[in-house]
Amino acid sequence: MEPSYKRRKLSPDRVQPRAPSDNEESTDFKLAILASLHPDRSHDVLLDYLLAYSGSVEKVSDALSAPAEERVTRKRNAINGYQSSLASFAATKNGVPPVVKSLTKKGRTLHLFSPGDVKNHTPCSIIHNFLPTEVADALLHELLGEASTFKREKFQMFERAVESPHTVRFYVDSYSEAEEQKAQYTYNGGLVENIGEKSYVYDTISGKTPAKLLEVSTRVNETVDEEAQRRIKDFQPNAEKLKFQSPDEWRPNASFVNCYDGGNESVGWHSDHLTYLGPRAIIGSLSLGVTREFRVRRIIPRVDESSADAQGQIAIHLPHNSLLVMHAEMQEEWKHSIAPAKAIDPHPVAGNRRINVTYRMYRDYLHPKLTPRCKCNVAAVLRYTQKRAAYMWQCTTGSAVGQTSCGWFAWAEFDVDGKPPWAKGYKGNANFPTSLLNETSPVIVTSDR
Ligand SMILES: O=C(O)CCC(=O)C(=O)O
Ligand SMILES: [Fe+2]
Repeated sequence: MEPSYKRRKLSPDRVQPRAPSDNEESTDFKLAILASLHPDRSHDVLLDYLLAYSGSVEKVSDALSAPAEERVTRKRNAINGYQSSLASFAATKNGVPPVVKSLTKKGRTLHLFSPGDVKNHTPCSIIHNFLPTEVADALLHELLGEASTFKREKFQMFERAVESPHTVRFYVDSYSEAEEQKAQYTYNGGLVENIGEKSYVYDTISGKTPAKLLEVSTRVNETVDEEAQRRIKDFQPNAEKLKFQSPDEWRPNASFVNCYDGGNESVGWHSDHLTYLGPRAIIGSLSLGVTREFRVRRIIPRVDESSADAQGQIAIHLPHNSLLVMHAEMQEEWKHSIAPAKAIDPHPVAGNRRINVTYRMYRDYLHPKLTPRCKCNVAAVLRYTQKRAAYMWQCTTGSAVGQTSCGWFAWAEFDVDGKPPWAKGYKGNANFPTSLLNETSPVIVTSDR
């Protein structure tokens, strides 16, 4: 049975607000757009230009496309990455989580190589030499064979259609699910989401998970489960999972496979979509082929534009056959990217290419046939606003090529385990919507079930 959504007016004379994420996301959004258009420029250079041109993406883009002598040049300290051993900084003592110090400074990149440093200073853990060598090589061969079917994602930026600076394909674990994804997860030939998060055109890129990718998913499953439990035990107060994090076992059933062909190919700053994963999602990310830098940085609610990069970035080096686990803190509180590389070491099998698989768990209760629809009658996307520490459903179509957004949004209700009201086993949320009632939302979505 389809759920129905009651819209409740809280006050007749309240004015319809704008979606609250617009302001706080704006610099990230602009940087993501610029990173896609100018993948050869570092984040810091783009930020510098953005400040110099008072936040105008179009002016920055025009300036960066102009011959060198016409560009605005601004003095800034040299930005060099540096390598450290951080073993002395943080350690878990008697189950008390370590105080993670901010080790990076604005404009600096801290390079991390060791698993201990990664787990102590980022919301990730890394396992080197994850698969037996022959399994990793067989998977790499399989995916290099698939890579010719990968596509660049397309999204709308102002009046222009823009392409992502790497190729991707989306896989699901059964034929029926693949068919359903094509039917349900698309909109007019393509569901395209915000560049600040990521954009996916499901009907051109989804397929059934190939044999090796599926086989490896079982190993990833076990390891991610163990790592997730360890993370809670070692890093969460009282060894309790985060609010809204699912207590269920993590079972991957879908994956994005990315191919970066050469050092110029990259992916801009983003958090992964929560729409089908739910709050506090966990992702297993396997790297094969050329070693590249996975950059992470905290999302800092900004007082002014200049603090966008106040804590600098951390670069985690991802060699062939390494598994990175992005834990439950990651998507809501941090952003990640694959930075363009000035130089790469070719891999004996993959040449200049890096293949990355992000294994994900799509939740049945977040299937688009169950989730709220916006005024365009399209399944809304789930977003998180750090400023309000709240989730919301929002119209997605604004970034799709040739479409404009209806601007609709509604606060999203979840129980402590991240289940929405229509999910089986929903425990209720006594605090909702009181924490948001004094805010500007006039519309609350509830379910009949
Ligand atoms: O290539 C990677 O390691 C990251 C890819 C990524 O961020 C994504 O698929 O969302
Ligand atoms: Fe991502």
